[in-house]
Amino acid sequence: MKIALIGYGKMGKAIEAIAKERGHEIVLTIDVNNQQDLTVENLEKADVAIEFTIPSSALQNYLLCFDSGVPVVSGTTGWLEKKDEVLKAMQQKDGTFFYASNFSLGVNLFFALNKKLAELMKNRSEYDITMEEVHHTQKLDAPSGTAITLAEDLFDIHPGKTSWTLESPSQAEQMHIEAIREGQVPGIHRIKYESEIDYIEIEHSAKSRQGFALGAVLAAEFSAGKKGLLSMNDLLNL
Ligand SMILES: NC(=O)C1=CN([C@@H]2O[C@H](COP(=O)(O)OP(=O)(O)OC[C@H]3O[C@@H](n4cnc5c(N)ncnc54)[C@H](O)[C@@H]3O)[C@@H](O)[C@H]2O)C=CC1
Ligand SMILES: O=C(O)C1=N[C@H](C(=O)O)C[C@H](O)C1
Repeated sequence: MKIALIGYGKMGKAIEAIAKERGHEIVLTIDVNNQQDLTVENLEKADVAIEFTIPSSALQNYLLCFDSGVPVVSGTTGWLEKKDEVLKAMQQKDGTFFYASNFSLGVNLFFALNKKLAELMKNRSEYDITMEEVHHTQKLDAPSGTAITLAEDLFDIHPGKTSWTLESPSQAEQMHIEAIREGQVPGIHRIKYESEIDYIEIEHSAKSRQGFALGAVLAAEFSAGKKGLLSMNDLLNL
């Protein structure tokens, strides 16, 4: 495939390496130093765009991709308050948008484990639930997009929690998320159910960005010839 990279930071570089290993061609690389090159004309040279930038840039990048008719695979987090605007634009332009807060197979298995544990624990009110996420010190958003996905999936199943907070919970229905920023940590997520008697904890820890990058490239390959909103559930059939 011909790939346009929008965002050439830690993830853009990791994705470039895996894409080339899998025989793909990078036809456009965009970052803040050459944003003027991000045009519909240039995007049309690509079969797919892979976008990993910052929360404040994602929307404009998606809109340009929809205008170009090029499928966009994005992992950028921290923009979900604009989700309705993104989906409306995608529908109006008959676009293709593959979004995942986390592209790694391991985390998507962890998403499934989180839902199964929430089902097991939904009537065990003696256990309180907390979450922790740990990332490198360059991360701009908190909590992580992965943590928000885990929390929202849990709220859909477990009646005891309905919202999350980074602060100390003021109500029993609030779930505390501890967002820790430390060194160069690629990404750790923990969910703990604790009672007076014991606690049960599940954890996913990324050893590098390889899992995220491989998942994004597989998502790009999967998106070819498809329309609409796509997710890791479509790719992995979990
Ligand atoms: N969904 C997933 O599996 C994963 C998602 N992420 C998310 O991806 C995003 C990027 O992560 P990293 O690559 O680690 O960050 P990074 O800071 O290393 O790279 C982001 C790059 O985007 C560039 N950028 C900013 N605005 C831009 C614009 N308008 N057009 C083009 N480039 C622009 C920055 O200059 C920077 O080089 C974050 O939101 C992070 O949460 C990160 C890892 C995995
Ligand atoms: O910023 C990161 O690095 C990561 N961000 C994503 C998130 O916000 O969930 C995915 C992964 O945890 C790494």
